[in-house]
Amino acid sequence: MASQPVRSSKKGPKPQHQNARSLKRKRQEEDHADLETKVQAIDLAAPITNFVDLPLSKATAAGLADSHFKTLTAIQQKGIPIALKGSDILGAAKTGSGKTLAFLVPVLEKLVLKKWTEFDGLGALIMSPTRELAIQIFEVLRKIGRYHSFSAGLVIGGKSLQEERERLGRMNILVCTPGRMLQHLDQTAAFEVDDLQILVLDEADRILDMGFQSTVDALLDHLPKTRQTLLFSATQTKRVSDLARLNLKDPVYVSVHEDAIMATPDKLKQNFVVTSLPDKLDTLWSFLRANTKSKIIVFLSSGKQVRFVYESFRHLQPGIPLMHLHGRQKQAQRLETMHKFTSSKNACLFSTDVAARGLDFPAVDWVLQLDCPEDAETYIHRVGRTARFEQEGRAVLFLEPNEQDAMLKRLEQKKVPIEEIKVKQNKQQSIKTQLQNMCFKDPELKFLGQRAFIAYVKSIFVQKDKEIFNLQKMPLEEYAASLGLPGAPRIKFMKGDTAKERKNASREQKFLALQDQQTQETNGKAIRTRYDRMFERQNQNVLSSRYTDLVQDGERELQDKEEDDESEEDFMKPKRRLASNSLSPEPLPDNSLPAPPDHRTVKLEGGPTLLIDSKRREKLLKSKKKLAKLMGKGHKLVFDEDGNPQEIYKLENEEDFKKRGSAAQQRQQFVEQEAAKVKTVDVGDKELAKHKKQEQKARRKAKERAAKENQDVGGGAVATLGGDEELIDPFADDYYNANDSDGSEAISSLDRADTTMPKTKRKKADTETDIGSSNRKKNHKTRVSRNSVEPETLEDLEALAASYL
Ligand SMILES: Nc1ncnc2c1ncn2[C@@H]1O[C@H](COP(=O)(O)OP(=O)(O)OP(=O)(O)O)[C@@H](O)[C@H]1O
Repeated sequence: MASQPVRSSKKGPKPQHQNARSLKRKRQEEDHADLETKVQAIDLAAPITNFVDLPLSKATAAGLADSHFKTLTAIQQKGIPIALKGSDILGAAKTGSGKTLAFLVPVLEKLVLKKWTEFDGLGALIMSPTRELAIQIFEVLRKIGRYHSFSAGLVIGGKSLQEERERLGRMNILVCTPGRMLQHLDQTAAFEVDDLQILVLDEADRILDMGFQSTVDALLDHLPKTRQTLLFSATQTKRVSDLARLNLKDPVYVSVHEDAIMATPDKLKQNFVVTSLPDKLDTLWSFLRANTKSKIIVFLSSGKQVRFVYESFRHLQPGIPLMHLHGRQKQAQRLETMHKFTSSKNACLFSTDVAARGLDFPAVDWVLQLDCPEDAETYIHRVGRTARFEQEGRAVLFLEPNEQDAMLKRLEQKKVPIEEIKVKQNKQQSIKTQLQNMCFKDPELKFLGQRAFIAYVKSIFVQKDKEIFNLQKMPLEEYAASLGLPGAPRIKFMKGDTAKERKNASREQKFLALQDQQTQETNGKAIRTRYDRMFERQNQNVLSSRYTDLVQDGERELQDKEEDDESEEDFMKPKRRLASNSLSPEPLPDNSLPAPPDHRTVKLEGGPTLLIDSKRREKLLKSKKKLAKLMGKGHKLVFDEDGNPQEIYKLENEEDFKKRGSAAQQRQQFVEQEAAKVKTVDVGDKELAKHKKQEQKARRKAKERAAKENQDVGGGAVATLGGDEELIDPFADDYYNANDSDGSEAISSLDRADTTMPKTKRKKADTETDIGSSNRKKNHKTRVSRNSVEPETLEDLEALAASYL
């Protein structure tokens, strides 16, 4: 790019202060000219390793030094000099290798070289595919740009358009997400971008892919064609069609790891584990239980799955702090989660691909991909959240048996080294039953589970790579059961192409489509509900306010609950009615609506009045649990000997209490009195226990005598194995112990059965055991006596068997 000519002032004598000012300006201009010369003189063949050796403005150099950046990483060494010279760049380097500085330094320097001032408007635009990444880029920019006088801003949504609009005109550098930026370009009249000097696309391949296509194209239309453009990504696009869209001029392809034997960081250890869909959560659970002192990111394919796994695991408490992040959370919550996870030493973050690219969380130990990524590129970005900037890290990909072959093939093609590991079966814990119980008890969780299931099925359905993702082969019924659901929710599929288009449509498109739909509705084509028709017929003055309340309450709650819903929610959604519509927590005012003919109201004891307008609601009211929630809190009473209720605590008059002495004295007295009582009672108890013991002893002796007499009469079963005269008593405890694990299993299960039996049954079992044990003794003796007549022939054995009968 041509740089502006350096202006110099050649005028007559001036007052002193003006002299000082012009001297300063002169110095600045000299510095500037010097910088320009140095930049032009950069020898691209001689790599620069330290930032101090780069021809940079004093402000940038000071910002880098203050942020402790001293040596350049490989992509910075190659990319920054070329960018400083003004070329367009396609930058590619592995994840965590310092691409952010590779474009931020040239951005600042570009404006310096262009003598940009705070009054010159927008000079640089940096685009990121996600808000989180934009925030992170902005933070790095603030650090290294702290000595510059440029103004910089974030345009990512989450704030009111008006608020952003007011500040936009004053910004020199903007970090933005495409959708929001386009909104401003379309709607903010005073926003000028005609002088833009440099455009950066971080995660360029993502920004240029189909999801953002129309938005980015519209956005590029607003920007001037003569500008410098830098594209960076770990999985850089080289598609000519993409580059043509950007009007690049002789772009330089800067790739530092192109010849590397792998596309992922060297210190990243990568494994995959083959686990069937219904066992995934068990495996994840077992993993978390075994790694509670680690920092882990778990990637799932949709926000609904993230919510379900987060909520259900939170109930189960794996012993590691849990967090969750997905695109439909409120901005403040997303930011809070990011900061919390950044500063955590050990925590597990469940996330969608919103955290897959660019985010630089420090010291992440593990990246788990519970759901298979849509392609190898996404895999590379996800695992790149660990092993950043020469650190070590580990990644595990969970693969369904039918995803395994195709996915491994894709990874191999992209130079991703990955090895199989097996789950240790003895360490595997199952949470299926707990999930089933939880979903049974908690309809909210069940609902989340249903939506998670649907979202998962949908995510598989819309995938482009059908060799990896084959819905027909997925064990969906078992998967639904593993989430704790009583059955797989029914799903209605749309035609394939439409579904794909929907998936790839940008949010803005979806938003516009929604607006269109709403406009159509307001044009009289709205679908009328049963209630609409009913209220049209009825006395509207009376009913409408209540109806509006109900509908608004419902909508409000729906908005809160379904923050993470996508606009295509109706695509596959389980039917569910919000409780708030059926049970209003507010009591109805006295002058409220008279109920429609078949409606009743019920006044709850100590609680609100409820409108019962359908059979389903009537049924709901029969649920004690739900009613208990709505009714006023109970009051605890105790009943005296006459059966009259009394307050559980009655406070006596303080003066009367004090008359009896200090609190400490009274406590002492009370303790002594009670101790004396215990002593007296104890004597009686001991007498009683002694008496019982004597009785038991007498009974036992009588039994033993009877048993001895029986033995003399003979009888009982004896079996001899082989010639070793080994006696086996099927009742003897050591029979089980001496045998294999099945035997011990039998014992422990018997023990368990015994302890879980109701009291009466247990008593019976005890007596049975007693009988058994007396038999055992009996049999043992008999065996000894029979030993002498041990059967030697078949006839003997038959005779013996007959004697048992
Ligand atoms: N020259 C440097 N010296 C020291 N640390 C650096 C340097 N450059 C970058 N880093 C650090 O390396 C980490 C990764 O940098 P960065 O986020 O820019 O990577 P990236 O290549 O953009 O990764 P991704 O592809 O995931 O977006 C950051 O923590 C950053 O502070």
